[in-house]
Amino acid sequence: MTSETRPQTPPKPRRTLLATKGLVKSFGNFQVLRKLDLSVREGQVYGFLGRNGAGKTTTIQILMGIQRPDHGSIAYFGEQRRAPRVSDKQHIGYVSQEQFFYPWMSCRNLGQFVSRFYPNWDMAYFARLLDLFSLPSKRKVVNLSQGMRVKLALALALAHRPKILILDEPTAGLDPAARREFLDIVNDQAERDHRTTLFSSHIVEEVERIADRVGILREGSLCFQGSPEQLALEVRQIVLPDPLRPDAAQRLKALRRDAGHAGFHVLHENARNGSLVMRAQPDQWQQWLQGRSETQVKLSLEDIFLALTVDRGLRL
Ligand SMILES: Nc1ncnc2c1ncn2[C@@H]1O[C@H](COP(=O)(O)OP(=O)(O)OP(=O)(O)O)[C@@H](O)[C@H]1O
Repeated sequence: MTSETRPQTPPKPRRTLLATKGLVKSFGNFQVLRKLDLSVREGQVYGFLGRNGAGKTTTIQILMGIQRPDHGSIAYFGEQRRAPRVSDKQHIGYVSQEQFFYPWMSCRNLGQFVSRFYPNWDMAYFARLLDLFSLPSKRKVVNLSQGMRVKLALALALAHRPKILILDEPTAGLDPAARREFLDIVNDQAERDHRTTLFSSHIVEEVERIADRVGILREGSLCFQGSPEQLALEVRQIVLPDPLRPDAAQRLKALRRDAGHAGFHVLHENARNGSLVMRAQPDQWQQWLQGRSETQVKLSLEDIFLALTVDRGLRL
């Protein structure tokens, strides 16, 4: 049998390593998470996007067992739980938003200290990571810059070869060069070691650089979860053919009405340039666009993120 006649085996579906179901969390009367369903599959770099205060850290702290959800459950490596067990956490590498280390320890001492918590800790690998990240192993934490501390946190999170790496806005406080360097390291890790990564950020450009799956958090649940390509097929901007004609406002209104009838969700309207940003399934778009004279404008991931998460006053 030649390779052409050999029956093709379908690609193996990727295992879901982490999934939340119906997570609810309130602080007093303020409900931060409202039935959050999120899933991260093996080998993916998942960009967890949300505006300031959307609930990213709360979600990650629940995943790490630092906070308890009011309702809902989490599946760690296929096992349903209310909170992670120590054995689950031993397979998770976690870098929090802020790093708290004993300042008097050197990088190497800190590695020795943390190693006791992880049966899979690989000291030779940790030494290699320090080298790779240009961290002097004998330098004390107190004498490290912010960028070096974040890289040290990443080395500590990786040295036990976790099944999943969870990064909570790790680049906050880094200058553009340090941020770029950090993202490149995360990207290399993901590519070389197929490291599954959940990466939270409110900076769309960061997520765009490294994520192959995106979850967008709005009002306590995900308003989108899928690939950036799928997102660009769902959310598009259309512009009237001649937006400066005096009847543009009526035509825009008619367009909006048509779109509403066709089941589209209008996210933004800009009367100044005669455009609408709308959301629909790709096949709805295909049908709707047939024979129409409006032009489509490709939106950046940042524009799409803003259209989905900001209600009014934005000019897209
Ligand atoms: N312990 C707490 N008590 C009361 N409110 C809290 C507590 N922790 C978080 N919140 C509130 O919950 C909301 C979500 O906070 P969270 O830190 O999860 O958001 P975030 O998406 O990570 O934001 P950022 O991008 O600014 O870090 C915010 O309004 C925050 O003030």
